[in-house]
Amino acid sequence: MDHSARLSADLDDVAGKVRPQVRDALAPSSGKPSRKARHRAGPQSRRPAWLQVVAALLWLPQAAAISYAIGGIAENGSLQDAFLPVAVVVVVGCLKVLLDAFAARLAFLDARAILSRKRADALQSLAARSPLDRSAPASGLAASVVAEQADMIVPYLSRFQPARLKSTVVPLVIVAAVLPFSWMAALVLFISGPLIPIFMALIGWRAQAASEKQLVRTGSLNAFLLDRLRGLATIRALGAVDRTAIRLAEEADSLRRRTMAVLRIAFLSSAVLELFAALGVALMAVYVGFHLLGHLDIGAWGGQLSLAEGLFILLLAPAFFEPLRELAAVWHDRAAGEAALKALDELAVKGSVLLGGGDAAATLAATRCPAPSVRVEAVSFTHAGRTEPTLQAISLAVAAGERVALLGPSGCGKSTLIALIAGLAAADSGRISIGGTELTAKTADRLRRGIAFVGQKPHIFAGSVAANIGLGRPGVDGVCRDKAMRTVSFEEIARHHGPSPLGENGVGLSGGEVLRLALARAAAGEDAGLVLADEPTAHLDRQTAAGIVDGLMALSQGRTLIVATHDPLLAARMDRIVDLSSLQKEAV
Ligand SMILES: Nc1ncnc2c1ncn2[C@@H]1O[C@H](COP(=O)(O)OP(=O)(O)OP(=O)(O)O)[C@@H](O)[C@H]1O
Repeated sequence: MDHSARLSADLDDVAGKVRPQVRDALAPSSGKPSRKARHRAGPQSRRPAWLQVVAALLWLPQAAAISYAIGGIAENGSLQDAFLPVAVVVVVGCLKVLLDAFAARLAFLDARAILSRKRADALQSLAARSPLDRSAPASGLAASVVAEQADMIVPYLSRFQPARLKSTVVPLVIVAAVLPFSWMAALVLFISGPLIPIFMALIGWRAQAASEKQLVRTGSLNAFLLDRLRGLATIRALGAVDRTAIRLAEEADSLRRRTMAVLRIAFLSSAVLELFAALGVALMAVYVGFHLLGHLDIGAWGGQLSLAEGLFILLLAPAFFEPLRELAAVWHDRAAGEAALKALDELAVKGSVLLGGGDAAATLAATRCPAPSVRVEAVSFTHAGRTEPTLQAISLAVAAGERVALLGPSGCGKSTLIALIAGLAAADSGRISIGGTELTAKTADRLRRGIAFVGQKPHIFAGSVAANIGLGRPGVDGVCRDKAMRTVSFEEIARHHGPSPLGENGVGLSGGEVLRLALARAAAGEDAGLVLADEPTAHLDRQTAAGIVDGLMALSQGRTLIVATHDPLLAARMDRIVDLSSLQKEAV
């Protein structure tokens, strides 16, 4: 199997650099999330949510002041007594607005901090994933979850969670405030209130399922699109454009249908809520109205409600339903937010990981070890999802500065062994040592700094030749790049291309030129005393292959070289040829 492209040095270097950068860039820079929030997304939103509850409850003194004022005016016919209540309404109203705005801002900042942390976790886990891990999520899906869907957790945490708390606490407090005046009014609220959450929950379960399906669809559409864009040349060459376009249209249509289903459910839940809220307020108005008119003498603990009391109850009725309406308005945030949280948590799941933690400090602290020896002792490895081991008790000793060709039939595990030596996955058993240092999770970052990797299909980033050689590595300056290009005879090609940028995936370079660029990349890493190459001459014509072999020989001057190959001409230039299949047999 050809996974050499995935094992390229570029990827290794980039992964090493990206991990700490991602960690630094995405970790919340200020306003550290609380201890609880580091474990779960939910509890973080509690403090601002409680502040919003308090702000909502400030309506009670306002309503009391308004009813008192109107009751007083109706009774005495004078505006004199109304000044104080009006002042209370204004002051409390200002306080309410300020508190509400402050709490909303706090909730938003907390939610952003959680989003940053979740994103960083997911990206760190993606960056740490071994290139050998077949279960790693598709790039399009991962990009869609991290860049797009993840944002949905902000409204979920900053709007839905406070709204849910409000809808639990505020109605209960209002019922308790109404009860001393009229048990009937409290009963009406008490009965009509729970009907709303019950219907909302019934609808909400369907909304969440629909939203999860929609997220999966969005992710797979992105993955599909990215994959087909990458393979556009193949699709064109094989005349599969129409079929692909039809498939894309089908996928897009399916996404449209699922989005409409989510919207339908969201609208339905709002309609249900509005209906019950309107019925509840109307019922209350009918009761209070008839009671004040003396047509309905029950429900006030044997007495008669005054105008102020009746007004107070009437003013509280809409406030009773308000948090529930607010909850309905943000209801679809819940479905999308929970689905996004789940998707982010799934990305953060550790699969098969690279050895080492991408420790930038350790990487930078690497000391140049020219031409280290390599010892592989009784190494066994079974790929995830396979039952048969790919490597079984393999032992191999490569002396310092030696050049070794690994030969063997396709599928015998040459690329896998190279990947294990590069620390791109951990061996199941056995030991690998480089320059006398055992390759472990602790030493891998440092050791990898001393390894250059040339894959079969190196990844070329869109950008200049210089940027593609340097890959942003500290210490790789112009002088170093020129020297590297001279070593592998890339200067002519670089001159020919000039400063104009290369296209994505090396568009603008021939297959042989891409490989030469990869050799230059490897040569630019001056700390790298060990060169690992995976079938560098595969698919090349004789003349180009001979050029690459020359480049490889020049690159490996004063370094140790292990190359997996089927090419007898390349193998013949090495100091020693090792047949991996015979090593496997010996071990058995
Ligand atoms: N990431 C992977 N997940 C599961 N199985 C894998 C993976 N990579 C390789 N394999 C399997 O492991 C075996 C060895 O593959 P490997 O690529 O190491 O062989 P190879 O000798 O380099 O082959 P080739 O010369 O064709 O490149 C094959 O059977 C392959 O199908």
